[in-house]
Amino acid sequence: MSPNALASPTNGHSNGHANGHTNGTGTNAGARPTFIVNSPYVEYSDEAILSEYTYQNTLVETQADGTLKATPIETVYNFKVERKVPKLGLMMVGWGGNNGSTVTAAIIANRRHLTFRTKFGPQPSTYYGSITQASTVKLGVDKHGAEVYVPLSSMLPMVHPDNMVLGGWDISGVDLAHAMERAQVLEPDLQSQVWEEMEKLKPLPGVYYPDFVAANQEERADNVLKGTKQEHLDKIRKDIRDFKAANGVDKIVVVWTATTERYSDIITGVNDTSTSLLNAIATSHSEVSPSTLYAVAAILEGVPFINGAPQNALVPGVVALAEEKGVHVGGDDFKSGQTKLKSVLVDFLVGAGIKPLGITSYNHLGNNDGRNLSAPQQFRSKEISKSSVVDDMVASNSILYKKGEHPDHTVVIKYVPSVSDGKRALDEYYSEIFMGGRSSISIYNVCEDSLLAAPLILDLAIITELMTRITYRVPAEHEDFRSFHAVLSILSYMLKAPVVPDGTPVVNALARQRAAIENLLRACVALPPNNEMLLEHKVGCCCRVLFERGLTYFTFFFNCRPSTRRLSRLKLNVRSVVVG
Ligand SMILES: NC(=O)c1ccc[n+]([C@@H]2O[C@H](COP(=O)([O-])OP(=O)(O)OC[C@H]3O[C@@H](n4cnc5c(N)ncnc54)[C@H](O)[C@@H]3O)[C@@H](O)[C@H]2O)c1
Ligand SMILES: O=P([O-])([O-])O[C@@H]1[C@@H](O)[C@H](O)[C@@H](O)[C@H](O)[C@@H]1O
Repeated sequence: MSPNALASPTNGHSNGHANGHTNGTGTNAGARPTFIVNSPYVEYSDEAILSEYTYQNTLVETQADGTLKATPIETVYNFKVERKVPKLGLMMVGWGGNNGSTVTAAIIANRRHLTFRTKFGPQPSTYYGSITQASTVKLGVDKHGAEVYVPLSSMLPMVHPDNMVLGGWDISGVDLAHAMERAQVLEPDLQSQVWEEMEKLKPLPGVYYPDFVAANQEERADNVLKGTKQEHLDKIRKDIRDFKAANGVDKIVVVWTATTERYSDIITGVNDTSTSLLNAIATSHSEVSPSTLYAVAAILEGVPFINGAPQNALVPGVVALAEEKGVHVGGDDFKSGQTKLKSVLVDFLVGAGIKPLGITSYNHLGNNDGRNLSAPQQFRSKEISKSSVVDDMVASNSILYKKGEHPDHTVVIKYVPSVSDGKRALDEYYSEIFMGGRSSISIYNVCEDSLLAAPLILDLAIITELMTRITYRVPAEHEDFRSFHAVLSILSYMLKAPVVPDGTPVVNALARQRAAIENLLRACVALPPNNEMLLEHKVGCCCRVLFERGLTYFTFFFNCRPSTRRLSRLKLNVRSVVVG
């Protein structure tokens, strides 16, 4: 095992779910699945899960007189999910940083089920903050109508972080134990328990172009590659191949958790197409950033690349290359704390018909990320990603906002070394309410940067890997199964400024982003979206439906215009209706 890798255990965890449960569609040989879907529209084989899913939408057309015509539309999809969960390598760019060292120590601790001393008493290791490891989804209701929840990770076969093999690059040559100590994130007792294993881990030399990061980063750059950009590209590609061979991993995902760079200028003939970008690297063009170069290396090795920082690593040439090679990419900027809350609060306010007039987001932090962000160009990258997060919610409500109208949105970030990684976020949401009133919601939020970002790194890797095992077809249009679009917009829940395929709406509202993940997982096992209507508890007076085997009809009278009264028959798994 190379010193540049944290190996997965050989202690019998098959393909994840060391915590006892397995996928509803089980991949662990002999393990009892959490659930099986009882439907003629899903088929389980040893190799794959095949589903038929009717995707419903509503087509809205504007009529000549300006009224809208809404037409329900349906498209039948088949989804195929490969059930074999691979041995996954997670290679991080910036492995020796606060996030990289924190996620590495956390995997060691969880894998060994470590408990460590804190001032609050003994603390078991957890993956809290990860939606794949610590969140649940509503599977359905039992025969009494009570809701039944299952781990999100049980919806489809997924990689378990305990089984990941970790590695990566850093321009700082510090080993992972000293990087963990430098980060000042984890409890000393935990650090001491994982120190020996962490000390063996050494980041591979990184690609360092000073022009893209703050000058104050120079002092840590003692582990950098020499030579031309083409030689850097070739070396990073070789690193990926060597990592795969040395660790026997089936797949790799590369996640950028390195320092925030300035934006790259988009220049015709340099980074606007895949050809121009490859040529720009071959000629060491100054405008090719390290993050873009790592992305190109990953894509050329068939490895997905996810950008956890705000800069435009995914320049048009990268996206074009990813599409040509059929390799997934995603980004930008982990949505971990202050912005994550903003994507909930603004959704609540606008959805409640309350008009945010001013959103003022200030934060100070004392880690190296904050130090780098104290430079104007690097701050600008972060300001952009932190500011765009409300655009979709504002645009959704033309009652509150005229076209092009926006709240005053201010982002301030200050570097205050004394608070280290414990970022303080202070926000004011100043809104117009009923009859010209004003509301001010002020928030003080100690959002620990790395303890909130580390679980996102896991989820980004796990969901990205899962997406490489899901293919689809639309039988009415094509027979062959195809991969999802190279740009993974499904990752937006974990990202401040989601990169989406051309022409795709950008969704930032957190609840909608999470629903997209849940409903895709459900569609892959032919389950309908959770519609939250709880109709069975609402119809009639105290009417309650007992869901038992067998078929009967449960009819609804839709209260439509008399001329179009319709009686719609639905076939449901109900035996009887009990009028309570
Ligand atoms: N909550 C969060 O921590 C959070 C949220 C969103 C985004 N981010 C972003 O994640 C990134 C990492 O955050 P962090 O707190 O771990 O920062 P950090 O400064 O502690 O770690 C970044 C690491 O990347 C290394 N590095 C820099 N350039 C490199 C290169 N070209 N190749 C390889 N390594 C390189 C640095 O030496 C450093 O060790 C930052 O860009 C930050 O803006 C963090
Ligand atoms: O996700 P979030 O907490 O809004 O954003 C954070 C910023 O507030 C912080 O200044 C920055 O250092 C982190 O990298 C992260 O981007």
